[in-house]
Amino acid sequence: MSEQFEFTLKATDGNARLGAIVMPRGEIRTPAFMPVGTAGTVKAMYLDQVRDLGADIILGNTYHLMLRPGAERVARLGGLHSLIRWQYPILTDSGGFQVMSLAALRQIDEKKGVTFKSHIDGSVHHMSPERSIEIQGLLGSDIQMQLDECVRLPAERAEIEKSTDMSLRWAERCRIAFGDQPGKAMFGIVQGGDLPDLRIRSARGLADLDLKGYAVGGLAVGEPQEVMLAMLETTLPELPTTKPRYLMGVGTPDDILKSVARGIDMFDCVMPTRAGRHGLAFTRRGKVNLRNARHAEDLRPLDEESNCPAARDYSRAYLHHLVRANESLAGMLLTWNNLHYYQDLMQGIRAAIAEGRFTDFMAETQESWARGDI
Ligand SMILES: CNc1nc2cc3c(=O)[nH]c(N)nc3c(CC[C@H]3O[C@@H](OC)[C@H](OC)[C@@H]3OC)c2[nH]1
Repeated sequence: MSEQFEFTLKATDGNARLGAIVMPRGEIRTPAFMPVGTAGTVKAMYLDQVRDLGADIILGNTYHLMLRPGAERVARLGGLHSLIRWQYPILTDSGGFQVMSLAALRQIDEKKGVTFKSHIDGSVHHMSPERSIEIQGLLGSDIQMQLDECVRLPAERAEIEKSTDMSLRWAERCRIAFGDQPGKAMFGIVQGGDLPDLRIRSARGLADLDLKGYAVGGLAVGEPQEVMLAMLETTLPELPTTKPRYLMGVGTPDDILKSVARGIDMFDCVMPTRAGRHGLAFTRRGKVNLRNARHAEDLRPLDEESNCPAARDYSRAYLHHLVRANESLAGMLLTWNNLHYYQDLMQGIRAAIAEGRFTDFMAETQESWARGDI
């Protein structure tokens, strides 16, 4: 394995960027969509399929994996890559976000970090910035995220400021704990809520740490899309153009297009996988809710022109039946369709930027959704 982590900017089209991250375990073509593999699996998919759809990297979730099967156990079993049989890069979140959204009894102390009770068995856990980096190392993660606090919006300025400054100090502690691991990376996470001056303070503070990559956090937590986009326009100019930018938890296809247009390189979202398990299909002509009775006798496939068998070879009538019957195959086929749609969109975005026609691509894609489900 080579000892490198190298981001190359290959082309720009306005603020949209075409790039690649070369790591020992493989290359990540950007803009990239990273399927969420929370508990060591991209739900309802075989990882060979996920790879075949064009995913260069998947996500693992520190919070879930530290609780079950346990970080030390994963290390004893040879690390996450060999356990789940994914040989390419894995990015793991630090766990802070899930602690705040899933765990019971949560306390935050700047020195000690977060103390919480497992939502699985009620056991008490402590996660400091240093422990989060240690856990991500035990998992074998290639791109590790700093421990941070993601403030839920709306929030008072004082709360956002206190939390943002603490996350900045935690970034420094994570950088020290991560040390120098050639071929791996630790990303900082910009916070600052919906306050431009705090976003700038956070981004500049992280840029001073000269990290290998920067995530924009604290967004996609229920704020309107225009607030999210405004925070990108405030934050991104403060980050180095030579490092990848990762917008956490985003998003819908429309979110992704508009965020690429503002300079984001990496995305993760449960949308395609979670929606697939709930009967929702993403297509070139917009979203199709297969639970709806109007599909009961519609023999058309989701998209006769798609090269994904789940979109091309199965009738909506059959998908509707599977969804209504709550059959496992419903989630399998619709997750397959949705991840194919997302990776196909990313491939289209990358090609459009390479050819200097991203604005047209974005408009054409949005128009095709608007035509709706004929
Ligand atoms: C949905 N909206 C959304 N906004 C977010 C903001 C933050 C943030 O400020 N800090 C951190 N640390 N994480 C965030 C996250 C979680 C992403 C993870 O959540 C997991 O998906 C559910 C996945 O874990 C495999 C992913 O890993 C990076 C966010 N998600």
